[in-house]
Amino acid sequence: MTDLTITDVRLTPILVADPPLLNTQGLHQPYTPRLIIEVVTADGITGVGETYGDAKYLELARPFAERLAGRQVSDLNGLFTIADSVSVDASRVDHQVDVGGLRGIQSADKLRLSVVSGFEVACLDALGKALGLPVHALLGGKLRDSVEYSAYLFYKNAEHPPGVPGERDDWGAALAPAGVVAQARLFHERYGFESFKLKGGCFPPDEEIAAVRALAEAFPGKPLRLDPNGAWSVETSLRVAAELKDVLEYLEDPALGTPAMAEVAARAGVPLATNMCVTTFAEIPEAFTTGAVQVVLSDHHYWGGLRNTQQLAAICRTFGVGVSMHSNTHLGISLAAMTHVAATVPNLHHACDSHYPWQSEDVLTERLTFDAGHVTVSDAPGLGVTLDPDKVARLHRRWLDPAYAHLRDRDDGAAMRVLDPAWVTPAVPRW
Ligand SMILES: O=C([O-])C(=O)C[C@H](O)[C@@H](O)C(=O)[O-]
Ligand SMILES: [Mg+2]
Repeated sequence: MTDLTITDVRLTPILVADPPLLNTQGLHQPYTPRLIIEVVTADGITGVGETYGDAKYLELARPFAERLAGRQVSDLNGLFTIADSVSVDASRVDHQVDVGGLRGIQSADKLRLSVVSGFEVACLDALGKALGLPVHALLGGKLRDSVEYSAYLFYKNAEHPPGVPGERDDWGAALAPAGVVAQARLFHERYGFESFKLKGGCFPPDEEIAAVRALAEAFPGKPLRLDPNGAWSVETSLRVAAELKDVLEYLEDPALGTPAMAEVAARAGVPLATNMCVTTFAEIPEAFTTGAVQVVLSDHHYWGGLRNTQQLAAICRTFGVGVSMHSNTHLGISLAAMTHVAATVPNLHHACDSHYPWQSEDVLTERLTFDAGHVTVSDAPGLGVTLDPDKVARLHRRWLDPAYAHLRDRDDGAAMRVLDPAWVTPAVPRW
């Protein structure tokens, strides 16, 4: 009989290369923090998980890990009990939109759930390996053999600011419609993506409308999305919707907050998606009863794991609200986890977001691949990925290096101020 007792938990914070991508708050840092979680059983089976790596998550993950030892990897419900026992420092909770991540307001519960998710994935990976079952089987079984992802287009500088150490990339700059279309073509050529999302909120709306129009011309009939992360007023959102409704699959978080989204949704004539106003179960009733959103972008990291993602999808189904998937910067462990859970969600009718193509570094022995924009659902035991200890160690050494210590917390505004010392995170609505 397999012994599922957890005997060791390893937490390894790392810094991962990230290109100079723009969003409404600023610029991506050259390196972004992630946390790699390893859960080891009495039989020597190791399960891996991944989540945010900023200090506010590490300070919860450490006591969480201590409380995990001696429990069973199969005790997934118990993870939430442990989370409730970990106290969140009041200074970490400001109920403001995060300075790096743009995934709604920061609450104590969301911080806890973001930590639970990494441990849940690690436990599922270990459990799957112990039982010889893929993670999707532990979630009830896959409904599809592959999961479709969309190209996640960003306005982008060619390089990180002068004097800032960072990895070079071969994507080039994208600061106007021609650059955005060139980037989309590269995404299509390299990965076969057939649907395209542009991260907006960076330039005046007319410029972003022009970029989406150019995409529509270059990729006729392909699903397009625009996501300004709540940077627009209701009036601006309605104007953009009127200009683009013939080509948009959905408009993502045009305005900030459920009441503003509800006002836009009532008159936009195009579905609204969100990963900002519905980010917790508590935010669902107001958003769904006011018709504020038509598609919820789930994200197992901050919803509290793969099983909570399934619960979210079931609630969306009940209310006739669509579901798809949001992504922040992540590595292959999370892409594998996203793919397993996405494979089990019946009402997944939109391609999922993933930052993975932007990440030139990973901690796996073998990168996951996109084929015609799809990731194959692995049937190997657990997640079906293998951690490369040398890669983990290298990225951890970077995290330990005092020269990079200022990057241990993601802060897109701070990264932008290196380029433009006068930069302040724009007040919302920005336009
Ligand atoms: O869909 C979204 O809102 C995001 O993916 C938020 C991210 O933080 C993205 O804007 C980024 O990484 O700059
Ligand atoms: Mg979004």
